[in-house]
Parts: sequence; structure tokens; C-alpha cells
Amino acid sequence: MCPCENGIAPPPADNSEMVQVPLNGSAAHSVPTNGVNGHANGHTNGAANGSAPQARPVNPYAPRASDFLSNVSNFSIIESTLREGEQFANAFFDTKTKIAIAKALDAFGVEYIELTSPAASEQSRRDCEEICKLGLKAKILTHIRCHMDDARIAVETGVDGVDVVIGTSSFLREFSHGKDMAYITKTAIEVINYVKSKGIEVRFSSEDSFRSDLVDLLSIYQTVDRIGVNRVGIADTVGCANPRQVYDLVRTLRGVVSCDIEVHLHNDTGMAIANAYCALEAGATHIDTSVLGIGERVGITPLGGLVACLYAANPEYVKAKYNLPMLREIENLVAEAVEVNVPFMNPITGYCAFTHKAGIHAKAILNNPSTYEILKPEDFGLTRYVSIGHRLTGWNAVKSRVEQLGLTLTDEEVKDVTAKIKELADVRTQSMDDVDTLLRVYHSGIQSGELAVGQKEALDRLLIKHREGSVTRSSSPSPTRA
Ligand SMILES: CC(=O)SCCNC(=O)CCNC(=O)[C@H](O)C(C)(C)COP(=O)(O)OP(=O)(O)OC[C@H]1O[C@@H](n2cnc3c(N)ncnc32)[C@H](O)[C@@H]1OP(=O)(O)O
Ligand SMILES: O=C(O)CCC(=O)C(=O)O
Ligand SMILES: [Zn+2]
Repeated sequence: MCPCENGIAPPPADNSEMVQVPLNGSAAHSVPTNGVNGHANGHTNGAANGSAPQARPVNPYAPRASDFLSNVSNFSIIESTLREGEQFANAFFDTKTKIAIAKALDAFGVEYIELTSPAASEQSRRDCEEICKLGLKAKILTHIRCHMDDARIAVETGVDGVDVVIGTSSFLREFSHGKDMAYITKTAIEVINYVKSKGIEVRFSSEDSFRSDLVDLLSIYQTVDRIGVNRVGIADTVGCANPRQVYDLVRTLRGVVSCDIEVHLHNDTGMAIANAYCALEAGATHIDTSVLGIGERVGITPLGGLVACLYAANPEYVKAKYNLPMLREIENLVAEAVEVNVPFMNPITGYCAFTHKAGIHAKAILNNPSTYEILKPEDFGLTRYVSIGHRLTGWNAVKSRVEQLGLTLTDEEVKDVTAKIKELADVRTQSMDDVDTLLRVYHSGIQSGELAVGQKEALDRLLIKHREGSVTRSSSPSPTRA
């Protein structure tokens, strides 16, 4: 079976159907670079496969030093699984689970953890206090309405900061809270001054920013900036924005306020990661995430996807900042808590994230993983796989398995046995055991002289004999980690 077919299961424990390929040595991972991003000292492996070393190619798309506004390599994550994530339809986090998630996020290294409003319920308030007492490295924030009642409750919980939000679009002004911009501004000033007077951080955010009037927005952001708010937030509450709109709004705001800029981006049209990236390029400083992106409707920028995207831009920066091998554990923890599976195509941790299948890919990957990988699995504590028991396989992938099994075949013989794999795989995908058995039977036939290249009937006879038990079976060794 194709490893991707059953999209929600993890890779088979015995690695059947896949070959693990070496991560070091001649297969060293390198990424073409212009020298600005973290792969500056990477090296291509032109010598692999016997060819001469090649000049390092320049990547015209890597971040440029001239992007003076860009914070792609200078940002903080506000992790909102315990706030926005609690708004996911399936979410119910008891205190123990909230603490486990908060500790895991802290160990991963997120800079902020945002918690549900203590005004939401008595238990929410108690949980907020509990998490504040854990002594985590991450700063603890809570998220409230722009209202003095909520602010008073929030500052009593022991949080390091309060995230204040109020809708500014005509939709929300008319159908949610019913307040005009003058009232919103007046209340925002009162709440911000109050929170500041308690000596903790305060952020002011306009909900539904992209459907709000630009003049209203800039005017209120400028006002709160002048009174010393720590951050202003832009929220794509309905997930309607595209990367260019995000870039433009953040870029404009960057010219208007001197405080930090946070973005909160919903994923209704699948833009949340791209939008977050563009926000950083335009000068945003803080990105809201949740594990697996959980939140209202289809949620917000996922932590893992954002990390993948920013790692691709600057691996060394992201590796130094976060404990990347923890990502899988955190996603599994949250997935279990909200009773979902990690999606098969999830960046980094998806079932097939590091599985290579087609023969053309497999050959190149075996020579140099950078050919078809922008993320190094080992940086995330994960392993690369090459799947070979299918009709898209190629002789180079098969040769690598032959060598892993310690068998000796000529290239011509490997091509011959590859043709047999394809013939069998035209009927059904071959498991790793099936492939290994075929390779062993083929090898012993060649050794004993019962078989030569191109003798299809002789090979079929040997396989039937093997199936009938007249050839001693030996079990396949599990592929070893290089
Ligand atoms: C886009 C977002 O995700 S914002 C964050 C959403 N988070 C939450 O809603 C937290 C969980 N919510 C709750 O527990 C409850 O909704 C509470 C405790 C906040 C309020 O509960 P209730 O008082 O029963 O009001 P209800 O939820 O029905 O309506 C929201 C009220 O807040 C007002 N409101 C809505 N947004 C805001 C805001 N940003 N700032 C100030 N007031 C607001 C509404 O006008 C409405 O007021 P009303 O009681 O005068 O009608
Ligand atoms: O507080 C914010 O910035 C965002 C609030 C929110 O969840 C949203 O607008 O979708
Ligand atoms: Zn949201």
C-alpha cells in the first residue's frame, strides 16, 4: 500500500514499504543559497554519483538584506492554542490538559502563551491563575473584550500582559457590540491606561481589521500608540485577506506607529501561513498561532506550518530559537486533546512529509536530499523515507535497497529486477517485505547460476519455488538509521 494512502495513520512501525536513506556523508543535505539565509555555509554535493563538484547555485528567492523592514528573522510567536484554540468546535481543555499544553509550548520555546479570558467562566479564571503560577519562561497573556469589567478581572490573575480586542468593522460595530469609533477609542484609552497602571503589558487589537475603514484603523492605532500601548494587533477575523493586502496594511501601519505589531490571521481561504509570512516581511513583530491551526471555524496560522515556512527562510535562526523536535509531540498532544488526527499533508509532521516516491525523486534524494527537500527531517527529530515497492520506482532506488540488504548485483541485474518490481506493482503495491523477498530470490538465483538477466520465466519459477517454501526464508532487517 502506498504510505500516503491511509492519510491519517503514522508511518508503519516496522518501516515496511520504505527505505530509510542516509542523512550524512555523501548524501549531505544542502540548500542553494545566496549567502544571506542560514544555509550560507551549506555545500552542494556535486561529487555524489561520481560527477565533478559544482558551483553553488544562487537562490534568487531567498530573503534579501535589502528587505530592511522584514522581520522574517526577528519575530515572536504568540501561541493561542489555549485561547483561539479553545474556540475550536471540538476543544474542551480541562486544567490538567491546559497545563500540559502550556508546559509543552514553553519547552518548545514560544515567546508568549495566550489564554482564554478569565471573564469567560469561573474555571477559565482559575486555570489562568494556575498557569501564571507555573513559572514558565513564556510570557502569559490573557485575551479580553475592550471593557473595564474584563480588564479588572484580567489584571488580578497574575498574567504578564493583556490582549484587548474590539471590532472596528461596520459589521461588528452594527451587529456585535453596537458601539461607534468615538466610544471604542474612549474605552480603549481607559482600558489601556488601567492595564498599564498595573505594570503589565497591554496590546490593543481591532477585530475584523481588513473590513474596517482604513482611516478609522490608523487613527485608533495612532491614538493607542501615543498612550504607550506595547503592541497593536491586526486581525483577519474572517480570513478574507490575501498576502498582498496583509503586506500593504502592515506596511502602512508600520509607518504610523512605533510600537510592536501583532497579526492574527484566520485560515478560511488557506492563506494564513502566507499571510503571516507577508506580515513579517512588512514589519510585523508578533504572529499569533495555534497548534494544528485550531480555532474558530478552520482556525488560524498553524504553529507547525509557520515554523516550516520560517525555517525555510532562515533555518539557523529558527533552530536556535525553538526546540524543533518537540513539534511532533505537541501536535500529538493537542490532536489527542481535541480528538482529531494530524493531517497527512501537515508540514513537517504529516504522514508523508519526508517520504519520497517517484524514481526520479528517489535517485536525486539518495544523491543529495536537498534536491527535493527544503526542510531537513533530522532538524525536527524525524526520518526520511524512500518508498520503492510501486510502479513509479526506479533502479537507483532499488539499488540502494540492494546495498542496504548487503546483496551484490550489477547495475544491469538491478535494472532487470526493477522491471520485475514494476510488473508486480502494476497489479498491487508491493510491501517492503515483498520487495526484499524478490531481491533475495533474484540474488540467490544469480549466485547459483539458476538465473541470468532477462530470464523472466526462470525468475517466476524461482519465486513460485520460494513461495512453496523450497527456498529458505530469511526475514528482512529493519532499515537502520544512518
Ligand atoms: C474574534 C474573537 O475570537 S474575539 C474572542 C472571543 N472570545 C470569547 O468570546 C470568549 C468567550 N466568551 C464568553 O465567555 C462570553 O461571550 C463573554 C463572557 C465574553 C460574554 O458573555 P455575555 O455577557 O453572556 O455576552 P454574549 O457573549 O452573549 O455577547 C457578547 C457581549 O460582549 C459585547 N462585546 C462583543 N465584543 C466586544 C468587544 N470586543 N469589546 C467589548 N464588548 C464586546 C457584546 O456587545 C455583547 O454585549 P451585551 O451583553 O451588551 O449584548
Ligand atoms: O485579538 C485579536 O487580535 C484577534 C481576535 C480574534 O480571535 C479574531 O479577530 O479572530
Ligand atoms: Zn481569531
